[in-house]
Amino acid sequence: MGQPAAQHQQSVQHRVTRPRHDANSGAGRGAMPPPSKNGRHAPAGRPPPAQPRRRMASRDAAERAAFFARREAAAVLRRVLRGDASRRAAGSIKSLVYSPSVRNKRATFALVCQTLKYLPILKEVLASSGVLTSKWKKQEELIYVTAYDILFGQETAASGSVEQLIMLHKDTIMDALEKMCLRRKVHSVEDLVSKKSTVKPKPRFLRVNTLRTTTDSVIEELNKIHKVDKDDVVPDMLVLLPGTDLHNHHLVTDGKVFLQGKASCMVAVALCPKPGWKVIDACAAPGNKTVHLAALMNGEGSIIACELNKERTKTLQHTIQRSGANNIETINGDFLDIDSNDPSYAEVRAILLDPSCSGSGISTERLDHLLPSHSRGDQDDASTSSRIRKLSAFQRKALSHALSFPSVERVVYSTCSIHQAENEDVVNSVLPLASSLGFELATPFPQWCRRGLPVFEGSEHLLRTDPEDGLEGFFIALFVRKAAADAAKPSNGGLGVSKQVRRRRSGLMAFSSLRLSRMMLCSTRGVWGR
Ligand SMILES: C[S@@+](CC[C@H](N)C(=O)[O-])C[C@H]1O[C@@H](n2cnc3c(N)ncnc32)[C@H](O)[C@@H]1O
Repeated sequence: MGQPAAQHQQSVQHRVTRPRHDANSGAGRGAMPPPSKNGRHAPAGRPPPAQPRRRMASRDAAERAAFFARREAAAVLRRVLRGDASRRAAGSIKSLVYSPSVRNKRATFALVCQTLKYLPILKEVLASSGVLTSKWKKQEELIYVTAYDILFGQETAASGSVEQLIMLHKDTIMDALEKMCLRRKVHSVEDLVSKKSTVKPKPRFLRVNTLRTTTDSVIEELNKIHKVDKDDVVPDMLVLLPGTDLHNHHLVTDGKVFLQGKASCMVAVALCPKPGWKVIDACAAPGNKTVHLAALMNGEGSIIACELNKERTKTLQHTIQRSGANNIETINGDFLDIDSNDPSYAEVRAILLDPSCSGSGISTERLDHLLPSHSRGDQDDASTSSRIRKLSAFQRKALSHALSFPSVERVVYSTCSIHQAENEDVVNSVLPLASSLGFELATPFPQWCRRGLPVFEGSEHLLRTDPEDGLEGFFIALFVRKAAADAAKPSNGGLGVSKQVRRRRSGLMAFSSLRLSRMMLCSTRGVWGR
C-alpha cells in the first residue's frame, strides 16, 4: 500500500460512515469525578495547543463523558458476551442497559450496540495488530468499546490507559483494516459490518399504572410534547410514535407508567382476575405482569409472586415497589415446590404462568442479531433444539402444576416464543389432564385475528401475536374451569362483577357469532397458512 500513515488512516476512516451516538452528550454526568490525573495527559511529544479556556473545559468534559461512557458500556458488554457464550444471559442488552446501575443509558446503549456490530472486525484487527496481549486480555471488553469509539465513533481519546493503548496502535489497526477491506474486496469498513440489524420500528407502547394515576391525566401530560393514542385492544395502554424515548421521564421513574409491550399486557388482561381474588403469578420476575395484575384488581385481594432466581426476585421487588402495589407477597423459590394442597393456597382462583422460554418472539427487540452466537448461526444447532426440548418439558410440568390447584378457575399460560414446541404442543399435551380436572380452553380477545397454529382441534382458542402485527411474538392460552365458566354466564345475575368482566363476558358470548366472520377475515389474510 505504501502510503504515509496519516493519509492512509484518513482513507480508511473517511470511508467509514461514522455512527452517531451521543456518548459525548454527558447527559446526567455532571456530578461524576474526573478520571485519575495520570490517566489524562496529551499524547507524548505534542504539547496541548493554546486554546481559549472555555474550549479546553468543553474538551475536558467531552473526554470525561467519553471515558465514563466507555466503561459503563464495557461492563454491560462483558455481561452480554458472557451470557451469550454460556447461553445463560443475565438479561437482554436493553434490560442490562436500563438497569438502575447504568447512569448514561442512551450513550451506553449506543456504544454497546455499535461495538457489537463491529465486534467481529475489531477482534480480527486487534488480534492481527498484536493489541490484545495477555496483559490487556482482562480488559478486553473495554478495549473493544474504546477501539470502536476511537476508530469509528467520536475520537475523543486522550484519557485512560486503554485509550492510550488504542491511540498508540491506531495506525497499525487502520493498516489492518485497509488490508481487510482489500482482501474482502469491499470499498469501506461499513461494507464489512453485518447488515442484519434492520429492526422495523414499532410504536412505543406504555401501560398506565392505574394504581398510581389515571389514563386521562397521563394523556394530558404526554400530549404536551408527544402524539398519544389509546390502544384499541388493551385498556389503559397508550401508543406513541416509534422511537419515543421515555426511559427517564418522571412518569416512568415514578411508576405511573410502565414501558411494557402490548402483547405482554394482553396476558394479564386475558387472565382477568377480579378485585378481591387470590392470584398466583408463578414465574414472576421482572414483575411487569405481576403489577399489571395488581392494577387490574384495583389493589384488592392478594397476589403471590413466585420467582426462582434470587437476583431476579430483587428486580421483582423493585418493580412492585415502583408500582405502589401493596397486596403482593413475593416468594423466592420454585413454583413446582409450592404444594397445591397446602391450605394457604386453597383459595387461589387464578394463576398466571409465564415461564422461562426461548424468547424467540422477542429476539429482534432483544437485539439478538447483534450477538456473536447469532452470527455464528448457533440458533439452528442441535443445542438449540435440546434447549427448547428442556424448556418445553418444564413448561408442561409447570402448566400441569398450575391446573392442580383445587380452587383455581382461570389459568393463563403465556410465552414470548414463536416455537410450536413451547406453545401449541405444551397446551395440547396437558389437555387430557385439564379436561379431567374440568378445564376447557377459552378464547381470550375473541376479536383478535391471529390464533394458535391449527395443529389440534381447539387451537383456534389460542392467541398468537406476531411482528407482522407490529408486536412481539407472544402466545397466550386461557384455561377456564367449566363450573366457573357456567357460573359466570349472565343467567346467574352477574352478581358483583366488574364492568370490565361484564364487557369481557359479553365478548365471550359474542364469540360464536363473531367466529365465522373472523375466520373468513383471517383466511383472506393467510394467517392460518403461515
Ligand atoms: C419469562 S420470565 C417472566 C416474565 C414476567 N412474567 C414479566 O412479565 O415480567 C420467566 C421467569 O420465571 C423464572 N422461573 C424459571 N423457572 C422457575 C420456577 N421453577 N419457579 C419460579 N420461577 C421460575 C425465571 O427466573 C424468570 O424470571
